Amino acid sequence: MKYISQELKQFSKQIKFAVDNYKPHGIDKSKLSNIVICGMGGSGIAGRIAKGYFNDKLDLPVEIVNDYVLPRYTGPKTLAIFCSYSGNTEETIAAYKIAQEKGCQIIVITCGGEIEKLAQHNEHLIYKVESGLQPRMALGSPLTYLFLIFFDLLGQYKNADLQKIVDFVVNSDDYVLQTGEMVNKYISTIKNKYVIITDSFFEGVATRFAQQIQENAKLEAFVHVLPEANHNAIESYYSKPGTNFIFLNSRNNHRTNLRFAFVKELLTKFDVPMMELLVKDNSLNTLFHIIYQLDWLSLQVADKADAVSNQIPNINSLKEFLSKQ
Ligand SMILES: O=P(O)(O)OC[C@H]1O[C@H](O)[C@H](O)[C@@H](O)[C@@H]1O
Repeated sequence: MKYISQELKQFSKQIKFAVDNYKPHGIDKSKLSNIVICGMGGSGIAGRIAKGYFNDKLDLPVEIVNDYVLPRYTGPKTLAIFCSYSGNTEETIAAYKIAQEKGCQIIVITCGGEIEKLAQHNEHLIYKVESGLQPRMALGSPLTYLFLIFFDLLGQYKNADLQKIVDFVVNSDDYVLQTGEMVNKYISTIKNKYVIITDSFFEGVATRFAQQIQENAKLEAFVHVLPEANHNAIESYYSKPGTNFIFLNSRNNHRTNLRFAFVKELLTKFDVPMMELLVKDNSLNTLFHIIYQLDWLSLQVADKADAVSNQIPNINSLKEFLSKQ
């Protein structure tokens, strides 16, 4: 792989870093009425992934904020968690300032920047991440911190489980091999588009993959969540040269399983390239593995598409434009 594969190989190290550096936050869940997780891009996605996993485990509403503003209902009974790798992303900083004004309980996950300075000044809890990577290649630590924060709220201490994931994920060559096979088998054309059909449990994971395809491979990628996408997007499933479909089903719901099966048959009829990801179970282990596997796949696709995966010129020029306004 040409570009950022070395960074991706650090995924297990990033998980370990968070496990080793995590300290219980001491926030009492009974004093909270909601949680918001704020962040953009490769940092913001950690919140969406955690939300899918904890949806049936935590009895508090969780909202993901990928914006400058917080929902009106937020206040002193809100736990507001801010994820920004650089600590300098303007949307996340703006949302942090609002949370501070509204008296929310605040946690920051970052490796530095302005948000760290603000959090230090305001004496908010900071979970530190190791610096030196592009934010989207540093997901391991913020994601792990978020899971630990949530487990902590539930009174469960899962550090040992996460440590096991580190040990397992460490054999990254295995993933290169597996995803290499996937690419050769299913992804024949170079300039293609990706549609990931998923369910609410894996919506964040599917969105992560779509974002990695967009940023690394510079290709179009869309997420269709079932059952909702069966009420609209399904009408666009005809023979489409250049579109690859990927199925990611947690198998949590019998009726949704039937929908996946129907869509699969529909696409087979039109001879559309598709790939069904094997989901062993809904454990933490499986979740982290799928994220890692799909990250590798995005790099393989980037190579096939001849894309320079470590450069993001459009994002950089947008930031430059905004900095002058
Ligand atoms: O994590 P942060 O430093 O806040 O960055 C958030 C996002 O900013 C930019 O747009 C990057 O290109 C994204 O890859 C990144 O995820």
